[in-house]
Amino acid sequence: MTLSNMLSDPRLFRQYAYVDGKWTHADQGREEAVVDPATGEVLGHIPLLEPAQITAAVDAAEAAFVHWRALRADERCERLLAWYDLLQAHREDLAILMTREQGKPLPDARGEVEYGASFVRWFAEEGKRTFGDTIPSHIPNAALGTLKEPVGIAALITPWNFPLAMITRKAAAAMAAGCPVIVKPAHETPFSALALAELAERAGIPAGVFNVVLGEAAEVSRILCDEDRIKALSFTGSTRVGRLLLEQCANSVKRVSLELGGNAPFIVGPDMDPKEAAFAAVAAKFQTAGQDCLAADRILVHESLHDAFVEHFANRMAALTVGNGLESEVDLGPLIHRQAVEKAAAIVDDAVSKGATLVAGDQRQAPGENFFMPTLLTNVTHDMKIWHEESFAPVAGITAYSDDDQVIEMANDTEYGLAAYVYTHDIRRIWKLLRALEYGMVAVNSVKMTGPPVPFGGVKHSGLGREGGVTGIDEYLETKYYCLGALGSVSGS
Ligand SMILES: NC(=O)c1ccc[n+]([C@@H]2O[C@H](COP(=O)([O-])OP(=O)(O)OC[C@H]3O[C@@H](n4cnc5c(N)ncnc54)[C@H](O)[C@@H]3O)[C@@H](O)[C@H]2O)c1
Ligand SMILES: N[C@@H](CC=O)C(=O)O
Repeated sequence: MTLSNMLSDPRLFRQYAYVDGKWTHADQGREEAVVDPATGEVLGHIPLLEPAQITAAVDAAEAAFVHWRALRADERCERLLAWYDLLQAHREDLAILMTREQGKPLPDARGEVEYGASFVRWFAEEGKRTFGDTIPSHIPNAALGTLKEPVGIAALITPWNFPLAMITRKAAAAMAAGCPVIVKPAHETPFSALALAELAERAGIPAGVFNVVLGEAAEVSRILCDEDRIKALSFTGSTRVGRLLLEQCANSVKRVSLELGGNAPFIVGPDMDPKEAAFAAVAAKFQTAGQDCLAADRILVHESLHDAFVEHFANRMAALTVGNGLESEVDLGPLIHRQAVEKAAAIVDDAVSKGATLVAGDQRQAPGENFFMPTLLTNVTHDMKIWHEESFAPVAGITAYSDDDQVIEMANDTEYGLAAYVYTHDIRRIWKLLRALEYGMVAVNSVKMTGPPVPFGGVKHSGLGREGGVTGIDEYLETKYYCLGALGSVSGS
């Protein structure tokens, strides 16, 4: 069935860019097909804008900034809440769009719409709390303080694995702060971004405040990074591309926020029930078919319960259903494209060639060319690719350890530092690991860790800055210090 026929509101399916409140074709007619990763069916086409059209988006955002920043915070809040209400009202259509372009199972897509919308509501409210400070003055007869002001136009470059929430977590923060945004979504998943634009327009977000540009990724990103009028760049994606963009932003000296790759350790203490821990590890590994920056990539299990853990993990994994995300009962959809499948296979081959044991994972069962069957490797060691690279696939690697110091060293043995999981009920061990793990986020006895109130982000090569929470809006604010001098006698100054 065509995508628009599946939607109760077909106008949410847009095959244009969205610039200055207008649906925009490519000037030179260049376009690209967007494919359903589960079936290979072409869902639609998107325009590849010319460089001048990207610059036109900056012109539009520049013009919009004047009025958007001048609104009161509560006026911006109302428009963002209207956007939130529309996201909720259209959540089923948004979930269908997402499952078709990204592949994740429909219940997960519904969850992401809910998750993405929650950032809009959160930042709508946070925009009213961008307080400055009063500073006790060291200068006679002066009043000192700070104001928070919007940084200016923000460029937002986002990945395909969470096509809606990775946009709203940035855009809502920027817009609440008074900044117009130019979104460059991943070319694999543009339709969620364009549906967001359609709903932003209906919510009364003025033209030029929320723009979606599409084009050749390296070319568009280069223009956005070089552009002096863009004051902030927020990127979510791979560490490789993040590094490139950081370099490209050097000339224009912009504010750069980076949410990059993860390679999460999942540590199971000796006191744990192996079944409980194994079920949690399966949940932490296989969401979005392993294509999640929080995926439990290196599962480190105390040697005393290793064998029992592996058995429970393998049984739980065997119960996962792989298939088209539109079908009910499917747990894992396809990978995003064929190259991702090839990368997963190469990671498994590399591990096996270096001594890992392939416990389960028969690719002959895959229901289509973009699917990868859940795979379990044991005896994983640090010379293997699976140890150091994000597999971004449903490949789980288990390693036994003998004591806390060893597991800390193993867990930190990576360039990444996004998230870590710890399963133990021993409070001393919890505290020791919590402090020693070089990660931006540590979840203890919980697979779920994210949400609007949370400062999401990593250390080391996993990124710069934090999104969400009470500090997420700061990425889009400048602090202006003021000194009001010669006031006469100011008591208490
Ligand atoms: N830390 C987080 O919050 C978080 C969240 C989601 C995904 N991720 C990471 O994202 C990665 C997966 O996403 P991906 O494959 O879309 O990442 P990616 O880096 O390939 O692409 C991300 C974005 O950058 C663009 N891009 C790609 N190549 C480019 C280039 N040469 N120059 C400029 N722009 C370019 C893409 O079109 C896309 O919009 C994983 O590493 C994952 O861990 C991190
Ligand atoms: N699951 C993450 C996205 C990473 O890929 C999130 O919650 O932000």
